Amino acid sequence: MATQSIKVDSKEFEVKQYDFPTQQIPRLNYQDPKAEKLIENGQPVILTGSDLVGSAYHWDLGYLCSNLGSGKYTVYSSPDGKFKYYDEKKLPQNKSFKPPTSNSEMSFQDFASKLRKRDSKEFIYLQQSLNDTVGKRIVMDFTNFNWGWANETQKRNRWGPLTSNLLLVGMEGVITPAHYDEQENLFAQIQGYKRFLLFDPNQFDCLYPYPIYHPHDRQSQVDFDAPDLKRFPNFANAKAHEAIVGPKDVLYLPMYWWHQVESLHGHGETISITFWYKAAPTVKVVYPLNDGQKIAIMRNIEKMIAEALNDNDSMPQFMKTMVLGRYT
Ligand SMILES: CCC[C@@H](CC(=O)O)C(=O)C(=O)O
Ligand SMILES: [Zn+2]
Repeated sequence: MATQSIKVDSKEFEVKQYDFPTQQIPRLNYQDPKAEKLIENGQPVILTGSDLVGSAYHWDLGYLCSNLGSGKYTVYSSPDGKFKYYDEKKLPQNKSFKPPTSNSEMSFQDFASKLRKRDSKEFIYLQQSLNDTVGKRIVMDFTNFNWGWANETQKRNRWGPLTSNLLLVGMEGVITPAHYDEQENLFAQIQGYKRFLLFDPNQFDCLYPYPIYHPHDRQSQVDFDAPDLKRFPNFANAKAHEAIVGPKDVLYLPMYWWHQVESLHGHGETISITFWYKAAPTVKVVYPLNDGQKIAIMRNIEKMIAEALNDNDSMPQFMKTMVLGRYT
């Protein structure tokens, strides 16, 4: 895999090189009206100066070991460093599916000692919602997040409720492959550096998500390291937005925007916290529909057809019959 070195604020980063062109995601102060406008328009932006998780800037492995308590945390393990999400609820209807990662529950202390061993045979990635088993100093840090700004941003953009804060602690080199989420995300970086590759929702036809009933629903079928352009020809036209997200940065990651996230080598493990919000309710449908709305419509139609057929194996032929030669 070819790599390229990029410089950000006098820091050097080695990043994997892909064939698609990339443009930079803007970096703006969080109080800049241009930043607020980008968020309002559902465009990604890196916000500086918000101190959204300022009370957690001192979180490192040692501090978390001493203060996260003895609760169990979900730690994923992957042989190749890729952590493609899969929905366990869809396993029963996909008997032949082989999960690409395994996961286990362990104390943060056990996770940290595994990390320190740097057993390079496996990559590990802790992904856990912050819950009430954490120690009181973590609770205090959490309480002291910049909720005033977060709540104001949520209100100004008419987002729905905050659904979860996920704590992410990743080994250098872990990768979350390209996928989209159905929630708005304020992604706060505490330690280490993550390279984000984002794709506009209008690139849906370049990224070929798995069928809706598949455990990898919302994930791209394209292997960025070895794209199969016979099966996925339009991937050749993909265009990315790129950013290196470092400590104290907050990336606004709009709903339906595809993203691949790489924890970069040479800067230690990465610690991040997500703030996921339900979408703003559609008060009045305005035409032409935006790309996110079209994705929502496609998902609803796929769900309806899968339900009506009640036989996922007959879905591919049904969809071909409906589209090939008629809408192609
Ligand atoms: C489980 C969430 C992983 C995260 C990407 C990353 O930091 O590796 C992401 O996809 C998101 O925040 O939406
Ligand atoms: Zn995501």
